Amino acid sequence: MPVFAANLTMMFNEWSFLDRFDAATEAGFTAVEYLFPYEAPPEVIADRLARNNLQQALFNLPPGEWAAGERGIAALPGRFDGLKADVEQALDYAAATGVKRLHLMAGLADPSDPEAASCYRRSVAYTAERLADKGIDLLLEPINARNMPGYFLNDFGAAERLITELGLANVKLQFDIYHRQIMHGDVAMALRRLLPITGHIQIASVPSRHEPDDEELNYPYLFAEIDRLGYGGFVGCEYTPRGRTLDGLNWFKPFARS
Ligand SMILES: O=C(O)C(=O)[C@H](O)CO
Ligand SMILES: [Mg+2]
Repeated sequence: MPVFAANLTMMFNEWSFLDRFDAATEAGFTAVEYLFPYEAPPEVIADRLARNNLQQALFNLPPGEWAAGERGIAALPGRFDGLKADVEQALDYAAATGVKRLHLMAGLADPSDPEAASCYRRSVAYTAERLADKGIDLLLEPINARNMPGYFLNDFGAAERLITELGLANVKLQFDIYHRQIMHGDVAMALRRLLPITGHIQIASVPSRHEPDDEELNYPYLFAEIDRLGYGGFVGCEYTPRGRTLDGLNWFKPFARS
């Protein structure tokens, strides 16, 4: 049975960020993920996790100036010193939360630009090495161009090639099924092929990015396939509820902690 992580950036928005940990637990989740923890002190987040007996499945390393439109800095020339500081900040939060995987966003850059490609490779290799010291996986996530125009890592093949070429045991794919379907389709076959290099899975309906219970993907089939393949990681629920979060959790009832 997949272990689902509530994405607290997108779900449970009826509560303040810190209260979302309690609300997700009440709803039966045993794990959480979110984009960024950095506005709350690490010990405060650690306390919310501990008091709810929740596992921290994933969060992102700092993404640069998000409010100014940045979506990561790993592929941006001249930002390597900033990236090094970001890695240390993320590691402080990792130590407090016990998270075992972090997502590094690439940034907005032309994937065919050799300078961007070389910056990205250097950033990924450096970050992977720092995280390996702490037993943490580094995740790379291809993101579709409709949601994030101009994003550097916009192709599953490019992610697979880099992961394979680097050959670093802790660099893995963040397989967001929503992005996969929009970018390439062929979800089940891709899961079968890429599972050995996959460190985290995320889900949402396509095309609306709502609950995984409608629209063009057959999630009950995909959940069974993920189990059949022996996936032992988390499945992040990275979707915007159609209405109130709790009203949209019927799909989750068979998997909820009682
Ligand atoms: O956008 C997504 O799908 C993600 O998982 C990210 O973490 C991007 O911020
Ligand atoms: Mg995602």
